[in-house]
Amino acid sequence: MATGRTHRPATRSRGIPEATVARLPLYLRALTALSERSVPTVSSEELAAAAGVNSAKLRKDFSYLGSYGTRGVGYDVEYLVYQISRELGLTQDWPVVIVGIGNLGAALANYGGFASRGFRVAALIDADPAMAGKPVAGMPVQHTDDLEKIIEDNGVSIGVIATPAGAAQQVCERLVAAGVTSILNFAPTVLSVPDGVDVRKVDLSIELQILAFHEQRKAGEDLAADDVVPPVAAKQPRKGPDGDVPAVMPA
Ligand SMILES: NC(=O)c1ccc[n+]([C@@H]2O[C@H](COP(=O)([O-])OP(=O)(O)OC[C@H]3O[C@@H](n4cnc5c(N)ncnc54)[C@H](O)[C@@H]3O)[C@@H](O)[C@H]2O)c1
Repeated sequence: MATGRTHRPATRSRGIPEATVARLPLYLRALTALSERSVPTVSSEELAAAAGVNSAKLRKDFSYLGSYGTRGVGYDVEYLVYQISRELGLTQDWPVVIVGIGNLGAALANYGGFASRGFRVAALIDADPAMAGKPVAGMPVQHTDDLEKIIEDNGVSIGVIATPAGAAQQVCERLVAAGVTSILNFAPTVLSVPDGVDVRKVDLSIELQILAFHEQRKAGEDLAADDVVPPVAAKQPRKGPDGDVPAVMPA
């Protein structure tokens, strides 16, 4: 779902293309589900279907990891989980801070999926003095005055920004100056960062707009299909939900 791009070249230093890196979490999610069901091996076709990826692409992706599977047996699920986790850097603990503990920040703080994937929420930070000390997801919110100290004390390299758009660039600059080198940005704004800092952007409204585009296109296809009905029926005005407003205005 993340729609942003990183500010690194398209190929990582170890030769794994960025597009492959972006698919590794999809494989990992599918493999973790298989592992939880104690499935020992999986074919490339099965895994590709579970991850929603084309199987030739999957085989190519796994060749970058040096994983080729065994003919007639498939891939060893546990070993692949380990290999992908190692490649993604998930075999170590990543403390993260969330800045902006409003509706979204609090929801993210309460989301158990970060911790279970090795991302420990080390601190919750907000600029509102009234929030300082208040518990959210079992942790006291800390004030932005202490941001630099929090980053340093916890060895944080990943920051999540959930502030209003107008504050995001300034928050980003403070995070980066304090040593954060990866940012997950939920604020609807483009952040500028120096070289060496990765930014991923999540914007659900962009995803909805893309779905709206497809909905509109499907509606257009339905209308085109309607055009092949007998001419008399086709001449009837299309009624809207309240009876007399055309659902689609004539061009
Ligand atoms: N990416 C998405 O899909 C998505 C979805 C929902 C909301 N958003 C965005 O997330 C952001 C937060 O939304 P919300 O509904 O939680 O808003 P909110 O108003 O409930 O919370 C914002 C919080 O940020 C704090 N804040 C403001 N300036 C700050 C600063 N300089 N430093 C630290 N904290 C600061 C405020 O005190 C407040 O607690 C907005 O930018 C919103 O547009 C994105």
